[in-house]
Amino acid sequence: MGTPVQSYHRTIENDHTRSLAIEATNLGLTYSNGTEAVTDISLEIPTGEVFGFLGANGAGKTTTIKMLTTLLQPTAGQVTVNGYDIRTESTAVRESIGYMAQETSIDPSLTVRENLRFACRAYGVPSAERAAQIDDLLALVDLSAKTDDRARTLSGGQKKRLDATMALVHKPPIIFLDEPTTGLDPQARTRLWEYFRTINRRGTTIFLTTQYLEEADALCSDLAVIFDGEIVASGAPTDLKAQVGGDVLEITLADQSDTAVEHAKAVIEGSEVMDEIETVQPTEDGLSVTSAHARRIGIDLLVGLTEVGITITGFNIRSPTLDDVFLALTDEGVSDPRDENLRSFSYHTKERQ
Ligand SMILES: Nc1ncnc2c1ncn2[C@@H]1O[C@H](COP(=O)(O)OP(=O)(O)OP(=O)(O)O)[C@@H](O)[C@H]1O
Repeated sequence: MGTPVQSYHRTIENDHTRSLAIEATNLGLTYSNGTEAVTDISLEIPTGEVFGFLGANGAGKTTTIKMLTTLLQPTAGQVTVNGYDIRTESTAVRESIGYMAQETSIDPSLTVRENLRFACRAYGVPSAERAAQIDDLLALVDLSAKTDDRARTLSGGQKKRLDATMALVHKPPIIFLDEPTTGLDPQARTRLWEYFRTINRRGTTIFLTTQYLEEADALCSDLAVIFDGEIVASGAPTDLKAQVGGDVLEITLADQSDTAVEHAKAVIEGSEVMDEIETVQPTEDGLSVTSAHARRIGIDLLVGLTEVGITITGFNIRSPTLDDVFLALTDEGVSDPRDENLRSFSYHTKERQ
């Protein structure tokens, strides 16, 4: 039988003695309608880490997080969270984690403080400690001035911050964040990242799902890329970005015919800076070029193209995205990164049973 957790303080003490916050082995879930949402996922996440679970819509991120938080029973595999088995010690798992779901858990008709009081009651925080804990968390996420405001009057970013604190009232050693910044503007997103960093510095392990490589890069020490229910790559964000080959130059051409795009591609491939370029790929409206020195060589490329009479109508340099990672995982940029022609770096493949 499972080990009962005496109190939320006890849970935290226990965690200090454990080196792995999450350990999943051959985890799988097939929904009752036959959808194989997660297949054979294995993870080892050390205590204190910010771990990123990166994937597109429908990849299986939420299904995985729901298994790790005991909301769904896996159909295959084993998982321990904080050392507790999710099947046989689910109460202990639930008491030792916080979970910020994609859907907000805030009651818009209650004030900010009332929402947090509700969360304290739900998580069994001793009443004598509630007021101090609420004040501390509101200060942490800069919402002290909003304490008595109705939650419905908060901005999108403020609501997300409140939602995150509601998952933290019982001081869990691990917090699960399911796409916490989706729908936020860049400024609100960056601000939320700062709070997550602070929470992590206070000792909380973070398991974060995201569709944004930029977010994983900003926050995570380690990440796994999930595609169609399977982990297809893992490693440090810098390794994944290196796989992409650096930043991405997007060049929009006035003439977007196949011949014109091929001509522009040939000009770039014949240029002096080609040895600093990782890939040159046709896009919908021109070409994309990846290079570790994209910002430096960009102007050279523009000048070179213009000199041979090619008209450029748009030019943009950006950080790589998840799509770029998928593109780089397959030399040809096909949509399924499990296909053949894979590059070797940390690419995981398995035999399907
Ligand atoms: N309750 C369910 N019953 C059947 N299939 C489901 C159920 N929930 C999710 N799925 C399917 O399982 C797969 C994985 O879904 P999941 O929600 O885990 O993906 P996700 O990576 O979290 O996506 P998103 O970024 O859109 O939230 C999808 O094909 C989805 O349609």
